[in-house]
Amino acid sequence: MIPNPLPGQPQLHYREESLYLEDCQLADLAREHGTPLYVYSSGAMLDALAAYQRGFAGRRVQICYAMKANSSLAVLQLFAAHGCGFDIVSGGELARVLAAGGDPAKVIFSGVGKTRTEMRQALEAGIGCFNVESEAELEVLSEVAASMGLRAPVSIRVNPNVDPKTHPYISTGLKGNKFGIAHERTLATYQRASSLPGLRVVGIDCHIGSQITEETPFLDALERMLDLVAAVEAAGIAIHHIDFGGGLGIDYNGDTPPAADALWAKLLARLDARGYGDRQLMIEPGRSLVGNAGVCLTEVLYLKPGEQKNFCVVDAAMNDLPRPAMYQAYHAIVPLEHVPEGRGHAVYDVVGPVCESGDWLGRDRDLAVAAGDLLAVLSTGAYCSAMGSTYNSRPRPAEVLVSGSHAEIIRNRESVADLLRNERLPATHP
Ligand SMILES: Cc1ncc(COP(=O)(O)O)c(C=O)c1O
Ligand SMILES: N[C@@H](CCCC[NH3+])C(=O)O
Repeated sequence: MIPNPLPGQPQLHYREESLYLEDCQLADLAREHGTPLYVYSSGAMLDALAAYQRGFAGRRVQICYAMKANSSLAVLQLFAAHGCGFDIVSGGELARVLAAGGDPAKVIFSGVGKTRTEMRQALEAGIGCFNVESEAELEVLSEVAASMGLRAPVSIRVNPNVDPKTHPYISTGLKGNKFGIAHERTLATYQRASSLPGLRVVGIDCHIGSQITEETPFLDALERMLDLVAAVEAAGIAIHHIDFGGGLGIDYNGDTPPAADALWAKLLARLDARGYGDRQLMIEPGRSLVGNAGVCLTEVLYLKPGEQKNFCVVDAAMNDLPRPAMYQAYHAIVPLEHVPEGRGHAVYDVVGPVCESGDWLGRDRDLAVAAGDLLAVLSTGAYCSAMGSTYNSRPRPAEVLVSGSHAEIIRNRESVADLLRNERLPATHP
């Protein structure tokens, strides 16, 4: 029996045995636009944002949406219109923010491998802050900014060596991770930054990982970061803003992360207790703003019973939705429409058409399906379409944004001609 409302996704529910996102019937959208199809709920995104805004009521805070989670222009436009800035990690993401009408002054630039070109583009655009991740990067950024007659605003991203207790691929704040500056090197790095001609120190930053479902790692990282703020300021370098990064998890499969407002009430109480409550704050949430706002719709192509396994072959694959293949991630899979009485159940691996054994969307799922049925893969608003590729020369799916009963295409389905557009056969054929 499928629970109603479905776990994790507040705007998703069955009405007369047909699945709706807000007031839009998903089977209709799948038939109109084809599958695979991503559908996002603007209401769910705004509700998730509102939980953060409640948590920070009365504080000086800039919410910078970590757009790597879902960088559709329409999603960026929605968050920009509700006051968000953006956490970017590439020149491509900067271009998207500008195309979506985002305010460059509210942009922070993270990432361990910013190129000189990207630094120049970001300085030209007038972004709010570079979150610098190494001493070598500091030197290069100073050189680039000075050559433009500018001083780049910088935060140092510190690595607090806190275990976020998440998947190892998405843990970023441990000593063995490539991110940030070891907290023992933080003071020396700030001293170097404040001596460089092309830099202006404005803040401190930390991000310990993603899909974090406990509050302790956030509290530990906060304490460590505040120790560093105290040490850096004692050395005469002012820290104007404190950036706590992102990382709050969502409910994929009965996960119980703290609610954003409850978590922030706790973190802010600690901040107050240590005398930093009136600082300018920044946060960089990604997944918790969009993950449970999206579904990926797919059609069952074939059922393939086997001796050891039954396979349900669908038309979405690891290139469209890579999280299961990459992290063995769980996404619930449910039917879009009423299942006829008497149809048999079986346990299936739900797999895509890509030629890899790792191409699966769900394992050991109890389903009553037939070829031609439509299914929804849930909690796919974050790091799904955004991590998609065209592997096996599969054009990227279309995307739709819904708001109430209004549904609008925000990305056209790519065509095979689109895939061929940037390639050339060499003139000199061997
Ligand atoms: C620097 C930085 N900030 C913010 C985020 C957003 O993380 P999440 O989507 O887990 O909130 C990430 C991704 O983990 C990141 O690398
Ligand atoms: N791509 C990861 C999250 C990465 C976070 C980026 N630092 C996921 O799907 O869970």
